[in-house]
Amino acid sequence: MTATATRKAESQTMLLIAAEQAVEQAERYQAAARRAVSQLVVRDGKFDAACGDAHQHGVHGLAWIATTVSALRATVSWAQHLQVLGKLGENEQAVLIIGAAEYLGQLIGGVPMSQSEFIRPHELGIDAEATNLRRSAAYFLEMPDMHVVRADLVARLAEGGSIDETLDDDMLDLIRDQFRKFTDVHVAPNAHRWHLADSLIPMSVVDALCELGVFGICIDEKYGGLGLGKLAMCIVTEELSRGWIAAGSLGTRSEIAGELIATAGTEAQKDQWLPGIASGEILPTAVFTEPDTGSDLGSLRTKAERNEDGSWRINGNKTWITHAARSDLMTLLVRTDLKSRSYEGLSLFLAPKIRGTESDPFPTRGMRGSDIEVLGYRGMREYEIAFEDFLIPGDALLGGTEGQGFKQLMQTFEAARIQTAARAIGVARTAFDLALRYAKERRQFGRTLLAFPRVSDKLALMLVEIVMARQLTYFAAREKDKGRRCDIEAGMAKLLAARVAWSNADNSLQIHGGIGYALETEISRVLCDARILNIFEGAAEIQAQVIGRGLLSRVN
Ligand SMILES: Cc1cc2nc3c(=O)[nH]c(=O)nc-3n(C[C@H](O)[C@H](O)[C@H](O)COP(=O)(O)OP(=O)(O)OC[C@H]3O[C@@H](n4cnc5c(N)ncnc54)[C@H](O)[C@@H]3O)c2cc1C
Repeated sequence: MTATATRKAESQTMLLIAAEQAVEQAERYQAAARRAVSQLVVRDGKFDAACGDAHQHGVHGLAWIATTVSALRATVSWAQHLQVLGKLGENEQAVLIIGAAEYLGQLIGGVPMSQSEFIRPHELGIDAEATNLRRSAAYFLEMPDMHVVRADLVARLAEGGSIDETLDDDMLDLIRDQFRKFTDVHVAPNAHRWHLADSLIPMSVVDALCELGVFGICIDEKYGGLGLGKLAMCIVTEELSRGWIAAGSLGTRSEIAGELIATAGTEAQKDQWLPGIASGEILPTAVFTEPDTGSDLGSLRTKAERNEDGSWRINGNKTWITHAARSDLMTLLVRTDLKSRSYEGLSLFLAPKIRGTESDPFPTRGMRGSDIEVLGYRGMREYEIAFEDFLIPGDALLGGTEGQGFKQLMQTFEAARIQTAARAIGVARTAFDLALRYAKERRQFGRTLLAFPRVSDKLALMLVEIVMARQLTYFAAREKDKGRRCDIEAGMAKLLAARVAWSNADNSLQIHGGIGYALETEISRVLCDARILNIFEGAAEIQAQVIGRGLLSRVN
């Protein structure tokens, strides 16, 4: 080994030792935050819902602290793994340095929970732990010339450099390349035109995705699926969403229906539906939200009553139902116990419907619908739906048991949130790619925008947060693939990735200046697409609630 190579190896090792020490201290800081919030909201060893509501800032603050620490941990593990593979290059080291400095700095100074809300150590009475963390994180927080690290990283990327994305798995790397090419050829060049025309994503794209197996990635091979795991799903979803969020979201409803049926369906229901869902012949739609019931799904009112012949009669209104017209199967959450007002009276149905057309979107008897004009997330359309004596067969009750609907749905949230996190990362990447390209081309004051630190600083953080959110998402996906419970981790991945998608889109538009605000410019679409990610699949506040409550209920 030459003297230079030896010095490089030593500095890599020092970096990883410093990162490990800092993240361990950050984990202690998180434990202190948990103890502090626990005193406010845990009564007789249990999370007390009323106290939880009164101290929501603290509970959600804990969720954000834990999410920040988990993202740090996942990023440090990524860097350690790259070092073992001999692939921890200067770009990857810069990502670790910038990301660690930023997230450790946030833990000490205040973690953003939204644009205007922060959780700060003094609010939880953990200033002493923050001081300890500052000491342990000095390597990052006191690094001289951090602005040079950021500028150099961006300069290398502008010259064609990249971040190592190796998954250490030939098949997954192959899948990513395949979907990257597909997206570059068939999706990305057309997405903005389809968005502006507010058209449904063409069936030719749906058919091509069927051929590629997108709708059956996680469905068992026994039913014609690919039988791959959630990590594969993340890779495919991120690549497609990079082209257009609609392309990455086409599989979402198949993932939800597939997971519901695989985990809770009867054998007959699995045989009836899974092969068609896997092949893409059957396009499902997820029918949960109602005009008066969004986050508080447990109180929904659409009712299902049994007819004498065993079939079910549905009456009520649903809203925001994505891809409802061009679908063949509804996973429909309704109230079967009409006396109950809580989640316990809800059941899920696998309700068949006739696929609609442009001229007749809802041809099925007992069902009417109209589409809602939206800012972004176009290509599948969202609909309000009214059910009036809509009939579904007796054997359509998921699992054949009433009153299990809410619980069954909760069980699929892990997979759905991991998938949504991957969609967000795809969107965040497009925002970054567009910003980098524009900053290289646009000149002001005799220089490219890239030459200004305030521009390259934004770009550096955009890229770093993509990597951190991705590593957190991969962690959740791997846990799920190992068969471990990962509701908290999946929620964290979704929470962070949605924030990153939005901040990247916003920063990218800022870098574009005025032209970014023009409808003709792609970033205007990406901004609108990014905004939804903090609302659906559990609004950010609901996600923080679930994570906070989960952490406080977990026995350590
Ligand atoms: C484009 C789009 C596509 C969608 N697709 C589907 C679909 O296919 N199927 C489907 O069933 N639904 C779908 N939805 C609905 C989506 O899941 C809901 O919008 C979401 O669950 C939030 O419900 P809500 O809109 O009723 O907001 P509300 O529940 O009324 O909440 C409004 C806001 O209040 C705050 N808030 C709510 N509760 C709390 C709390 N406990 N603590 C603190 N703050 C809180 C949050 O900031 C939240 O964003 C879609 C929505 C959109 C916009």
